[in-house]
Amino acid sequence: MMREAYIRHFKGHPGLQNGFDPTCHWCQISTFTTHLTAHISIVNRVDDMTLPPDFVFIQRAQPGKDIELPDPAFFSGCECKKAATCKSARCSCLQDMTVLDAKNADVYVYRAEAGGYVMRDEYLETREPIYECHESCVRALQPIRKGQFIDLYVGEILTAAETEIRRKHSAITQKKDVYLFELDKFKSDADRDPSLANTVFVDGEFRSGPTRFINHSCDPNLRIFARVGDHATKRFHDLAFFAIKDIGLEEELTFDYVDGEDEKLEEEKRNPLQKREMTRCLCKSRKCRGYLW
Ligand SMILES: C[S@@+](CC[C@H](N)C(=O)[O-])C[C@H]1O[C@@H](n2cnc3c(N)ncnc32)[C@H](O)[C@@H]1O
Repeated sequence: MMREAYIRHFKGHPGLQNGFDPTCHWCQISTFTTHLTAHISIVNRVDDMTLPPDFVFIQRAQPGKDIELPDPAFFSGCECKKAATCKSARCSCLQDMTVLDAKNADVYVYRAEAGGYVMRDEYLETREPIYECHESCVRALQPIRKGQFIDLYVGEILTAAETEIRRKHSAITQKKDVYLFELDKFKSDADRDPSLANTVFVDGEFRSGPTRFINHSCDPNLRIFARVGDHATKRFHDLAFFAIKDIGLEEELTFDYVDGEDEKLEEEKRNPLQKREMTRCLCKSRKCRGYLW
């Protein structure tokens, strides 16, 4: 199957007039704006399976039913010009963020390194959101350095009501949640902006980018951070993957699916009835908790 699919793609989809097949996963990825600079391959070294045929690669979030994404024309932006000189004390885009370095000085969330910017160690330890008005954050070069930006988790943006309908009708019922992320990082700001109480979800099951295929590890090398580029986008904040370790060539990228909810998992493991229903974790790390959920 895999072999047939890639031969079809690399022979230019014989039979199609322009050679582009919108249902082909390689063709979908080839439309990414980063296709030539950050090439993505799809490789299966285990068996001959292809990706789910109804899955579509997308590069940016897509609004689902009843969702209207903010219009960039109304973004207020800020007065700073460069990421390197953007400091929270002076820039309105970072007004909610406090990043202190070892000397207690107010610093930008990234520091410059040869080859680009990496997130500062002290910030990587937090679960704090990232506010940034610049698109100049780190793009993955290989090998990946600790603190480096990897990619966003994108998908269809859904209302809570639509998410519940999808959960109910899901063919994978309990596992549906693995593809769903609630964009609730700024919910606590709802007293200042009531629209933030009405959180939306990202569903990456059917439409998403390459990060949708990242597996879980109990000792991961990536972590997800909430990220906003304009205060107007808080309700639709990005989910940005950053490396929390140096990652070697060919090393698998992983994140912790139950980051911060380990106690709930341990409690479920203690209940024999619940334990029987749980999914075994195959991460093979020395810190493995034994189960995914
Ligand atoms: C978001 S998908 C990750 C990509 C998936 N491996 C695939 O081929 O589509 C999540 C699913 O991958 C599997 N998975 C990911 N990490 C795992 C792990 N550490 N142990 C066991 N299964 C895992 C589980 O079946 C889980 O429901």
